[in-house]
Amino acid sequence: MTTNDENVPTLFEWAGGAEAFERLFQAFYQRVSKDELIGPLFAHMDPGHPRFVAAWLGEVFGGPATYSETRGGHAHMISRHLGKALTEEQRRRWFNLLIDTADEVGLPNDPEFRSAFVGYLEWGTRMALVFSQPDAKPNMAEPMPKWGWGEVKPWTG
Ligand code: HEM
Repeated sequence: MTTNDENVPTLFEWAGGAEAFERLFQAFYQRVSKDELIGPLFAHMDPGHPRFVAAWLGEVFGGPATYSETRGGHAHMISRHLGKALTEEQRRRWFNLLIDTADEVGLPNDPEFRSAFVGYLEWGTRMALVFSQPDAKPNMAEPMPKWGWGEVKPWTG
């Protein structure tokens, strides 16, 4: 397939911009708070947490650098998971609830967007699991990840 990358919107734009990510994470943490397995992990979270994670994902998906500019970027995100010793069961629950919420709030459900979306979530949740372990020594200097469409981009002619 030939595509002109300049015509291809970012994942951030395709999803509906900052407002779409905020809607997603506000609804997600409502589900999380009622979940017996992962709810307790977030019992004392900052009320701004859904907004912070929305800004994170928006930036990763090609939106503005809001998380880097206002929240300490990649190093801060890593630091919030350190020592939490997350389990695979908890990781999978977080992932499953986010996919359910994406359907609930009407995030685009085309195959191209959803494959990129779950690709990032598979990677990101597994990274969170790894660097939450007690003996983990993550590299705090790593840059902010940037995620794109992968091999299948929307057809723009
Ligand atoms: C793609 C995967 C993930 C992303 C993008 C992500 C993103 C974030 C970000 C940006 C923060 C820091 C927010 C801030 O204060 O600025 C955070 C904190 C946190 N995350 Fe994650 N996370 C992911 C996976 C997970 C998973 C799988 C779990 C647990 C099952 C988890 C549990 C937590 C907890 C407990 C905090 C601290 C909340 C608090 O402030 O008390 N995260 N996450």
